[in-house]
Parts: sequence; C-alpha cells; structure tokens
Amino acid sequence: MQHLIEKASTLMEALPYIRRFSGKTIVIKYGGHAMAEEKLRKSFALDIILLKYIGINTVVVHGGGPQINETLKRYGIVSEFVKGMRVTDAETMGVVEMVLTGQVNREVVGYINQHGGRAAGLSGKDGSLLVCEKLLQEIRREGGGVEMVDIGFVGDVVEVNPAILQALEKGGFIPVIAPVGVGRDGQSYNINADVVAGKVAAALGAEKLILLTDVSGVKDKEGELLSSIPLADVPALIENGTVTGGMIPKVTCCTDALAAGVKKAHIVDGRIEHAILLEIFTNVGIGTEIQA
Ligand SMILES: Nc1ncnc2c1ncn2[C@@H]1O[C@H](COP(=O)(O)OP(=O)(O)O)[C@@H](O)[C@H]1O
Ligand SMILES: CC(=O)N[C@@H](CCC(=O)OP(=O)(O)O)C(=O)O
Repeated sequence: MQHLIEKASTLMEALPYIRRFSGKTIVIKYGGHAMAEEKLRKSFALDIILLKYIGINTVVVHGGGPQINETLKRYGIVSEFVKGMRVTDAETMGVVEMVLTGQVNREVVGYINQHGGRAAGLSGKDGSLLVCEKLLQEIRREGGGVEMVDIGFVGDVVEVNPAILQALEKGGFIPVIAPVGVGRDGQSYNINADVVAGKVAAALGAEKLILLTDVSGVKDKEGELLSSIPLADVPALIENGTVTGGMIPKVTCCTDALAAGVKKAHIVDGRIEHAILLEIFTNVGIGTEIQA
C-alpha cells in the first residue's frame, strides 16, 4: 500500500510537467557514457518510450564518436579534432558514415524497440533532412588574427527539411537520427551530433533540447558544476579556456538553438539512470541549463 501511495505522489508531482509538455517537441542528444552500459541503455530506452506514450513528440539524435574512433583504429587511420570537430578526409568519411548509419543507429533503434517502443532510424540524407556545405573552422592565431581552416568533409548545416520527421511523428514513430548530412551535390558530410540536435530542435520549434553527456554538466575552472549559464556568458567561457574540446559544440549549439526560439537547453549527466525523466519531470537540477 505504502508503495502505491509513493507511486501516486510521484505521479502527482509529475502531472504539471506532463500537462506542460504534452503535444510539444523535445529533442534529445544521446551519447557518451549513457550508450556504453546496459543499465543506462535500458533506462534511456524506457524514458524515451514514456515520453512518447504521454504525447510528447520525442526526437532522438545520437552520437558515436567513441565507436568511430574504435573502427578508425582498427583500419589504422589516425584522426584529430579541431575545436571538438573531427578532421574528416574522404577515407574517414566512409568509416564515419558506415559506423553512424550502419552500426550505432541500428543499435539505438534496437534498444528502443526491444523495450516496447516504435523507433525508426534515419540520417540527415533521408528526405534531405540535413543539407550541408563544407564547414570552415575559425581558429584564433596566437598574437592575433583569425584563420579559417578546412577540416575536410565536416558539414555546416545550411538547410533543415523536417518533413520526414513530421511524417514519422504522424505514424507514431520515434525518429532516431544519425548525424550525417548531404551536400547539394550528394556528398556525405560528417556533422557533430550536438550541432544536429540543436539544428533539429530549432527547425521543429522544440520546447526543450537535452544533451546527454559523460560529465555532470559544464564546470568552471575549479571543476565546480555551473548549474546555469546565461547565454551571453558562453563566448567568454570558450575564449578563456574554461570550456574546451567536445564541450564547445555543446554550449554553442545550445546558444544557437535558444537564439532560434527553442525554449530551454540543458547539458545533462547521462551517467545517471533516468536522467531524462529527472530533467523533465522534477525540480532536481541534474546538469547545466544554458539560459536564454
Ligand atoms: N568546462 C567543461 N565542463 C565539463 N566538461 C568539459 C569542459 N570543457 C571540456 N569538457 C570536456 O567535454 C567532454 C564532453 O564532450 P564529449 O566528449 O564530446 O562528450 P559526448 O561524447 O557526450 O558528446 C567532457 O568529458 C570533458 O572532458
Ligand atoms: C564533425 C564531428 O566531429 N562529428 C562527430 C560525429 C559523431 C559525434 O558527434 O559523436 P559524439 O556525440 O559521441 O561525440 C565525430 O566524427 O565524432
């Protein structure tokens, strides 16, 4: 009996959030640690299924950096990163597309469906969802000056065509997107998955963007968690070296998404079971909110 009362009171606490988000869109970037452990894969799948069940239009974008690294290593291909983006030559692009669309996407769709959901996998090529041009990465040179660096087939998303996502939603499916885009000439492009999540959230006018990662959130120079960061403070955190590497695309895609009208953007600890439900349905802050 006590157990039932506890369950009912938890549900009552969640009700205002359920009402608020029902019928709205939430975009979730799935990556890092949450993909590596069975219990976290299961809790992720169950959270996504629950969101869909209560009427939230749920869209998943997955990463796969560690899986790409593993396969590149097997082929003896070395890759480097510039400001969190993988330098992607033609050979690397082949591996990236194979791993993201042929392996990781299938696995993520598999976890969700295995636990009772209806996920359908696609990449940015399907329905021309993510049209890209080559991204030139801006690098500040010591002693001043800025240089635009060509990092290969890394995509700058210039057009999002969400019709395919809307068609899947109508059919009751949960779209699971691999971060590969297409140029107007048919060239495949490698896109950072956080960037894809931000662009898709903006195109769908999402209520929330949640980036699951392998740390507790954005930390300051002393290693303390910053539970909220005003949008205007983000450039300085990058300039002064507080935010580096893979955290750069995360914070910048949150600021871009907020500027494009997404209501809330969060960087959340994917190592916590049911991190998504805790973020959406409770007052417990479990990461960093980038505030508009
Ligand atoms: N200020 C910061 N706060 C937290 N993590 C940071 C910060 N700056 C850089 N990082 C690094 O960013 C990483 C998260 O980015 P990434 O490895 O690309 O994650 P994911 O695989 O989840 O996309 C963290 O593991 C951490 O090493
Ligand atoms: C351009 C670029 O860097 N693309 C990423 C795509 C995968 C990704 O973003 O995976 P995570 O979210 O796990 O890091 C890459 O090649 O690793």
